[in-house]
Amino acid sequence: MRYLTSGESHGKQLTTIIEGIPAQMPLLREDINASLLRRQKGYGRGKRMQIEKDLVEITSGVRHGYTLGSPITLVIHNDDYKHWTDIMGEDPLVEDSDIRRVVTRPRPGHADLNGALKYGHRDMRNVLERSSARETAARVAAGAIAKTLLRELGIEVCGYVKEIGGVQAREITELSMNERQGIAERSPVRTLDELAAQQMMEAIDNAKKNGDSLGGVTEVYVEGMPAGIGSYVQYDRKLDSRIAGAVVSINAYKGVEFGIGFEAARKQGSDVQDEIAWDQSRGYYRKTNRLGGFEGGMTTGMPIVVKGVMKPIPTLMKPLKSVDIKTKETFHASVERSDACAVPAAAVVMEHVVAFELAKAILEQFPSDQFSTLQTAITQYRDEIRSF
Ligand SMILES: Cc1cc2nc3c(=O)[nH]c(=O)nc-3n(C[C@H](O)[C@H](O)[C@H](O)COP(=O)(O)O)c2cc1C
Ligand SMILES: C=C(O[C@@H]1CC(C(=O)O)=C[C@@H](OP(=O)(O)O)[C@H]1O)C(=O)O
Repeated sequence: MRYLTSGESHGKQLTTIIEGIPAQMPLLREDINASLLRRQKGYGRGKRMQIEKDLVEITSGVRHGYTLGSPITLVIHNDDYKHWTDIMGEDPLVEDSDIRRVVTRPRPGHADLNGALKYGHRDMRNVLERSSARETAARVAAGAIAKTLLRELGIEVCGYVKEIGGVQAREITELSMNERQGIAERSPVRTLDELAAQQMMEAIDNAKKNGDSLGGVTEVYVEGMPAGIGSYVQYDRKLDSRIAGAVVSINAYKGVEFGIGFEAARKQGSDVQDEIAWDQSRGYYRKTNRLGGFEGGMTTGMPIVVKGVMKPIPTLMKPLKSVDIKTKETFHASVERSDACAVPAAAVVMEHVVAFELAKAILEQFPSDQFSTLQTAITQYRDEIRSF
């Protein structure tokens, strides 16, 4: 299974083409729209999210609520495009007028300068339009299909916020998947700790007041993955490494941890490895889950627990110094609009990119031209490993 996205932030639309989804899997537009709506929410977002109402149009690969096995094309229209038609149109300009609002002032922390140097763009709008995290809407659409597939196989994935601007959510372990999903959904900052939520919002308000921005930590929790998905036999088949790559590919993500993560560096082996146990109904299981559901690039059958760190948003109302690529003069950047904090939205993005990697690994491991064949194969595999 693979997918590509296309589209500029203020262009006409975002497009996702996803290939490799089994035929005859139930798929509803509403499921994708629910994911898109969740990505748009979250305290700290800027004015753009009030303009957009992300809704998907499925233009291929699905008929009467079922997949065909052919490539699925998903389109999300940018409502903001109507304000940008002059600037984003494809026709050649008659003359080089200021209608293009040429961008010559790169923002520290964004893709502007490196993209300009690489592609030779003297108007950095040509960079920022595609490097924008607007593209994550297209990735969430692909991930929503992966989530549908996983759900049909009894696998649930939930993303939420662990930390914003140094305010940490308490560790809340005794929650069912349903409770996690419900609490995260109701929280304005998508955290499971309702007390910390208030402090996180205050931290965002303060940063915003100072013209600054905040990052944080998001976590994705997965239940229902059978043991042995992924592989140890080749570096590029290790599922934890694929997940790590997918998480760091999200705009502004800088790191990943599985289970206790970096804490493992400060502990003894006996406090890190998870002891193996067995009982008739569960088969093999671990008494603890410090490694977050992975050993040897494969799932252990325990819940997958993966964290990602998002840096603060680069576009700042508080000016940072940069250099104009036309005049070479130092300037203090000033901008019109931006998110102050997008960590809650990013938790939804992370949930969807992780779901995609899990679904992809399952489809590589089991026969999957037809969805019912996949379901039968997974059920049989679960029985086999339970009685192994
Ligand atoms: C959901 C989401 C929303 C974002 N919103 C903004 C924003 O409004 N302004 C901004 O400058 N960066 C925003 N970013 C971050 C930039 O897209 C990102 O920093 C940029 O693409 C550079 O990539 P890098 O930080 O991974 O190096 C957002 C990221 C995410 C995931
Ligand atoms: C549009 C989205 O996020 C955008 C990501 C983004 C960036 O630079 O990454 C910059 C902002 O866009 P604009 O410059 O139009 O205000 C965000 O709103 C979205 O998440 O759908």
